Amino acid sequence: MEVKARAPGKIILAGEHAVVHGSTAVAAAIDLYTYVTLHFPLQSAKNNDKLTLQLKDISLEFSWSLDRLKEAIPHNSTTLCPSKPTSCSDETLKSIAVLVEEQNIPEAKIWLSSGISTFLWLYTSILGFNPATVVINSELPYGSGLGSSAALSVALTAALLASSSSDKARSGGWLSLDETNLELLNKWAFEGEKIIHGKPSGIDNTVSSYGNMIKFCSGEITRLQSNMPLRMLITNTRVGRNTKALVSGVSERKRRHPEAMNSLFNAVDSISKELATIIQSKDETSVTEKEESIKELMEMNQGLLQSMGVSHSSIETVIQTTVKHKLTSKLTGAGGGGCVLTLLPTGTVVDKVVEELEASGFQCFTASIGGKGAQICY
Ligand SMILES: Nc1ncnc2c1ncn2[C@@H]1O[C@H](COP(=O)(O)OP(=O)(O)OP(=O)(O)O)[C@@H](O)[C@H]1O
Ligand SMILES: C[C@@](O)(CCO)CC(=O)[O-]
Ligand SMILES: [Mg+2]
Repeated sequence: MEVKARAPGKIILAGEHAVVHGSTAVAAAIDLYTYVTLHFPLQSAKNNDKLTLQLKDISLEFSWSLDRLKEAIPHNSTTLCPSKPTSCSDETLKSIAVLVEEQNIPEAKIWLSSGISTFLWLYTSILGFNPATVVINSELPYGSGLGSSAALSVALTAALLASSSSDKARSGGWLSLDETNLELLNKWAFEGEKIIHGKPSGIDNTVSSYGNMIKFCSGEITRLQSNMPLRMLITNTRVGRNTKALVSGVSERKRRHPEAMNSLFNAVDSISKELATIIQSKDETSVTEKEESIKELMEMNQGLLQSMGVSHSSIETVIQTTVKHKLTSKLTGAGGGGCVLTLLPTGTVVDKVVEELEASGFQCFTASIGGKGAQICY
């Protein structure tokens, strides 16, 4: 039997980091996906005593005997409960870390460890100790601000829940999930994100699960209906960074300067709310005026992110390059490198700015904004 799922990456239009501290943020799905396929062996097959993970796009494979998994991961064979998301305890996470270490991941790819821990936790919590080969393929750059970690958790959970469900109408095409299943998927995926991010707000797994565009504040989700064209250039600085470290850096700064940081978070909250209002507005304001307001809000948000300590010289270079072309940019996701968004007002020709950015070693692309969320295929 085979089950497939896919989940999109995302951009954060406003509010990253502040959203971890209770501010509003606005995010949208993009049309770059992480795909997960589960293959279950026949009882008679020779590999029916193993769990194998293949990361296709980076040509790596990891494998564990089911006996080794059962021995290492604390479990109670009678209480597997896919419909009740639970958190991974510190004790279980330590045991899983040992299982990951035993795989001798190449030093240059050691950043995969947290993703593989998430994989083991979600798999064994939802499907128990059953044999399978899990194939993962991602179109998203890893650790670049486009939500690769959330897309992994969401796509994997969607495939696992789909395979544990009794209701498998074979269709051959991509199917979206109903509200109840989306909510369950999102809760499990959040538990997966916690292993990778430490203290996630939940916005990344939520937008990857639900798709489209959302306003998010302390777990409250408002789906947004955009009433204007919104085009963004995405520039990958190719500077690697890690969301967990950046999020904890902001918390440290908040601990040192609580009042100042809370003022920054309040300002971000206002920016995100105003942005959401503009995007949804059906009033007479022209698209050009709306684009001007969005530009200003992005500029202010970037300034506040810089004050939180999450910008980077590569991000500043992208901003200065795009300013020369009268375009406005801000970092997206956790910052510290990674990807930068540049608003492309109606009629913008991007060739010259892309040429200049790519000449500096950056990678540019446009992605369609606000597409589908998680989907499954039998
Ligand atoms: N397809 C995948 N397979 C295995 N691990 C993955 C995969 N995608 C992401 N990861 C894990 O997620 C980590 C990157 O997550 P991180 O949150 O730092 O960046 P991001 O999600 O791409 O950006 P942001 O959180 O800013 O949107 C990787 O180091 C890896 O451990
Ligand atoms: C930096 C952050 O705000 C967004 C990462 O895409 C972290 C989070 O919200 O979990
Ligand atoms: Mg992430």
